[in-house]
Amino acid sequence: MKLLISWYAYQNDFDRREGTQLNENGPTMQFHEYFYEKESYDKHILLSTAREKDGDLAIDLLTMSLQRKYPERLVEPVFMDISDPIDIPLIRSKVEGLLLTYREADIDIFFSPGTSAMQVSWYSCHTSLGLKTRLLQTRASKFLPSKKPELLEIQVQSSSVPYSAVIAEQKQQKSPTDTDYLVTKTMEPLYERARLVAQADGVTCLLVGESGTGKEHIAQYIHRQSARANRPFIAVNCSALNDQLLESRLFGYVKGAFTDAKEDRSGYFVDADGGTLFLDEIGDISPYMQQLLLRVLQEREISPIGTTKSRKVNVRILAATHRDLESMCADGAFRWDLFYRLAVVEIPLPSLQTRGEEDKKALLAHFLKRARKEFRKPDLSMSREVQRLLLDYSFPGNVRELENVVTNMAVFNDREVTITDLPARLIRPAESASESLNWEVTEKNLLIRALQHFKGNQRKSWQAVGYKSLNTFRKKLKDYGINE
Ligand SMILES: Nc1ncnc2c1ncn2[C@@H]1O[C@H](COP(=O)(O)OP(=O)(O)OP(=O)(O)O)[C@@H](O)[C@H]1O
Repeated sequence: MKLLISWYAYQNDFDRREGTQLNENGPTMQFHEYFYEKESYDKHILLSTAREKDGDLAIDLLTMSLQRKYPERLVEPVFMDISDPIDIPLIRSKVEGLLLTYREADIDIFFSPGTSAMQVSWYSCHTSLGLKTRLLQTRASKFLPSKKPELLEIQVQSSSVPYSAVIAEQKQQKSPTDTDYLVTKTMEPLYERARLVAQADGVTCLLVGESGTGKEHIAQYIHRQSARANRPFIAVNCSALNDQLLESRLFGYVKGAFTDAKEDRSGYFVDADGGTLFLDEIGDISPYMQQLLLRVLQEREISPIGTTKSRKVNVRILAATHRDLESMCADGAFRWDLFYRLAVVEIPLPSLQTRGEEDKKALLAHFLKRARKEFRKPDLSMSREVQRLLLDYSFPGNVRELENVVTNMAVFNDREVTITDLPARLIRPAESASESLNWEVTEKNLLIRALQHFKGNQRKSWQAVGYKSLNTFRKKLKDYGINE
């Protein structure tokens, strides 16, 4: 996964002379216009400190404008609970936690927006965490004869802080080892089912469950238990790519197939030949992609883009989704024929909350043991209160969230972790949980915040939000049931 992370530019992304208006020539919009597509990002995480009195209208406005202009791009606004934008230790601790949750990804940090304390924090994370980060800045178009902005990577030496080495080593252990699979009592039947699937070579399987329940984990387990274990396992997040990118990544292309196709490139189906291809978030693919995948599943052959020549592939497909594909089929949003091909066998994964306290306890102990070893912190432990609090916490992000909580503990503590060492969102979940919003929620929030900001003045709110007409704005209010 390739990520772009940046703060929004409080001054330069907006014109704040009359309320908050978007500046199309601001650094964030310009980055998207000139560099985003070229760099093939899977997602842009846009950070804000939500310090405006009435919530952060600005980040909603910016997110919505990006989503409207580039509907295929994934832009996720993330609110960081930072009360003082020049407090370097505070900012560093927050962004460090965020970067560590994406430690497997290639992370480009757009360095230019943000306060100097934010830039210092980026620099220090880049040099000490040992993650695959790049610091990027732009040179504004007005300084260049081409009148187009330029993207520059900031070259810095990595530091030799000891724990950066620990994390770098941890990153190399990409594929899980046998000791990474914790099979609790509740999960035994599920692993047994997965083992049977593994033995039935070539059978397609659909893994269904909420995000973070372990769908990819089980997919890797199936692969490792199967006769294909020595061949590649390739995972693709289908929801992060638009049709064009997904098609070219899956099927490859020949030179000249489109403007940027400078040479032949094989796709994942060929790269995974003899192995397993894991298609995550399969419920999010378009009808066009559904039709292409159906053909591969039926014919077991693919054609790279730009040629009619096809070649046979021997790949086991495992797919996963958090959606209810059957009702999507009933609604006409997903093809029944593809559903039946994918769900030859189905494995449902339970949410962590429904797995009960014993499983949570076992997972906590498992991840703690692993963290002690990986981070070389043999005395790391948690107090009784911390354990109780974690057992009572609902973990909406399932196993992944629990794992991240333990990693977070291991990064910041050497010995017993007490309540005050825990991230605030665990203690006050509702208040400071970072929001990941979908399009409708973003749009609705933006409308509400605009109205609050302009004290109910619809004309000013409409202008700030940027719909074509006041009528469209009013219709949206009606659609979302927003009452003045
Ligand atoms: N039984 C388990 N033992 C050890 N680790 C586990 C187990 N189940 C899940 N995990 C860990 O939990 C994290 C989340 O799992 P995974 O990525 O497989 O979830 P997912 O359902 O595919 O999530 P998403 O839908 O968001 O892609 C991973 O780091 C995985 O290694």
